[in-house]
Amino acid sequence: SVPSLQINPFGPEFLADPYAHHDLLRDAGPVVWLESVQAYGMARFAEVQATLRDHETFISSRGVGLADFATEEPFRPPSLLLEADPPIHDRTRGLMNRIVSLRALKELRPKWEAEAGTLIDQLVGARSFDAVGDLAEIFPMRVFPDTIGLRDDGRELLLDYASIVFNAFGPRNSVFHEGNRGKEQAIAWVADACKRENLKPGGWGMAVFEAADAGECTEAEAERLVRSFLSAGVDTTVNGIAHLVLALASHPAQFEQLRLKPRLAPKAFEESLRWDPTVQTFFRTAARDAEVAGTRIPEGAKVLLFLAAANRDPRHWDRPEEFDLGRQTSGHVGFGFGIHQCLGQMVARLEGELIAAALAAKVGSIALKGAPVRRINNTLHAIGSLPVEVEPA
Ligand code: HEM
Ligand SMILES: CC(C)Cc1ccc(C(=O)O)cc1
Repeated sequence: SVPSLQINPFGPEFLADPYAHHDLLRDAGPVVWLESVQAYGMARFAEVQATLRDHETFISSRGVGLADFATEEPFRPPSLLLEADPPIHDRTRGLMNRIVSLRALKELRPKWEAEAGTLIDQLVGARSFDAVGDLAEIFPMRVFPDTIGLRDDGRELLLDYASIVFNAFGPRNSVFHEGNRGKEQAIAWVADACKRENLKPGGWGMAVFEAADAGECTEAEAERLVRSFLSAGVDTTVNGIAHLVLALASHPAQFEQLRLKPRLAPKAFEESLRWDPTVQTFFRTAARDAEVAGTRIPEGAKVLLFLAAANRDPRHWDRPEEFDLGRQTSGHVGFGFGIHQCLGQMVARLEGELIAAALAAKVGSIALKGAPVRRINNTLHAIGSLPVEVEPA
């Protein structure tokens, strides 16, 4: 029978230090029963990847959080990407892939590179700073909202909205309720910001409405697709960059490697995502009775996928605990896997690479000035503040 665990993956002690609990989850078996959330759990690389690959058995349209949309009202109208299955997902993802194209990223690179350089120059001048408030929360906000063509007012509400969205994938626990307190305005602001009349010409948001004009989706679908950009496009990169800096500051020898070989900048971001994924977990729902690694999973069951545990599974990686810029990172599940693999992965990679490259070129050494202060969230591994000190190159 399936091993039953008492561990609560959305409890305060787990969320404060998930890595302390991953061995237990992985070693208990390929599939475990999580009593606390009444869901199956998979923490080994093989099963996580296989479940994400089998999108017909383990579906997204019943929600990728704990709530089963077949029996519960979603907390917001479901995403037409994240919470959609084929054939709808084929159409919406195809439309968005044409907007978030490599050509579009290529055109953005010089401007984003200049922004990264200016910001890191300022921070080197300051010597000591908070890598979250002065860097990780600043750079994405300087480049991404303008790329979407977002209205100028209220952009500071984007992070509030994202923390609501990411908490909502978990149970309605105190993290969810505390995290939502006083953020109602953010939900209203985002709904408004997605309207055609509030989007600037030339941005990715307006491009979605132009796809609607071309008959690729309805106006209503376009509004919701733009919402996807705002839900997933900022808080993820903010914490991806924060964890990149934490990894580099915690591993001086690796930072030295990066400075000696600046072409390792993309790898630095990728390995930081493998080693400490910003998105730690999310769910799938069994669309029919299934069997994984000899365990029966009944139709309607929720399956919690531990991406971070899979990315450090010794059955798949050697020296998984090590942050190593020399390693082959391909195949890590920090951006998911399969048809829902991150739409914005190239956006995130560009942002991460540019910050890593600017640090490599302008910073001689970087050191933690104090312990990172965690920002607890049901889904994201987030940092509230990260005091660092740098020496110029
Ligand atoms: C470090 C940064 C990021 C990380 C770690 C990340 C992680 C992920 C993961 C794990 C998934 C898969 C979810 C699933 O399979 O259910 C995903 C999907 C998605 N991401 Fe990202 N993401 C990041 C940045 C971005 C950015 C910048 C954007 C916006 C441009 C974005 C937009 C999306 C969308 C729309 C989906 C749903 C795709 C689909 O269902 O087809 N993400 N992301
Ligand atoms: C890791 C994912 C759960 C991040 C995410 C959130 C929201 C959306 C959306 O489409 O609203 C897409 C992706």
